[in-house]
Amino acid sequence: MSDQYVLETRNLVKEFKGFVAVNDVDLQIQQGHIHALIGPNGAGKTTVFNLLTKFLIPTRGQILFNGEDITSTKSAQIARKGVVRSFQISAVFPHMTALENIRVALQGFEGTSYSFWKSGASLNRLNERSMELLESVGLAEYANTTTVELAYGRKRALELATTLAMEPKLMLLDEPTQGMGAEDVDRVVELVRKAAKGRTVLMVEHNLSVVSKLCDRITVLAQGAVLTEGDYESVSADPRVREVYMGTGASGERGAVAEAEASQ
Ligand SMILES: Nc1ncnc2c1ncn2[C@@H]1O[C@H](COP(=O)(O)OP(=O)(O)OP(=O)(O)O)[C@@H](O)[C@H]1O
Repeated sequence: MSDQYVLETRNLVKEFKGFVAVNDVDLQIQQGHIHALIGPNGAGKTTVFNLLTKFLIPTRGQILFNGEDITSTKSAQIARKGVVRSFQISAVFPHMTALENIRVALQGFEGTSYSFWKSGASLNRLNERSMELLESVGLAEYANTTTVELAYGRKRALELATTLAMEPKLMLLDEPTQGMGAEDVDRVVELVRKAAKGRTVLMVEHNLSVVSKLCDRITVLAQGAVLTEGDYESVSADPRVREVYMGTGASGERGAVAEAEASQ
């Protein structure tokens, strides 16, 4: 039955010196969905992400990608299989141009030797593909701009393009709109929507308005465990979800459900 899911976790547990940060989490991410992982501060979202991308080793449980057990597969290998993480862990070099950054990402992905890339034809192919990727995130006119000079939202768009260079099947987005003003948030929502076509996306996102606009399905974590799961409508109407958000006392999240609703 697991074949219908791109990603699945079974009884996933992570303990830190006896503290249970992730408690028996069963996730099921359906092919083609944009799936959000939400929950108040300390709920275990980042830890789950780190388990999925092999930054952390689970204490117990299983992770399956397209039905294959990848619990013990290393980070670089799962990237090759198409599980790629973007955002937060910045993959861009500040003193390279946008185009150079994409080229480096493509070269890393192709893993081809320097001598191959030296040949004129392959360099042209690399440049063409780099420009396509820049265009896909609306950065074509910034190809020769040094990354450090790009506005914050554009840097994030560039990060997304370096992720797309790896041809992900499942994209893991860690707070794609973190630290952004409203205008950049809208731009990133559109970028993610576009980038998600033909792929599956799992995202951690604090901005529930973004979640409501983008996501097909939402898993709510609280105290390391799955509290509930469903579409935005059902999850936001669940009194237990309101309770955990209201109860956090975190200024960024207090009343977040209500705020997201107000912005609809
Ligand atoms: N390396 C670690 N050692 C010990 N405890 C940890 C470690 N990493 C996370 N924790 C604890 O695990 C719990 C879950 O943390 P996690 O960062 O996964 O939550 P989160 O939902 O991502 O929160 P936030 O929204 O604040 O980023 C927290 O109580 C945190 O203190």
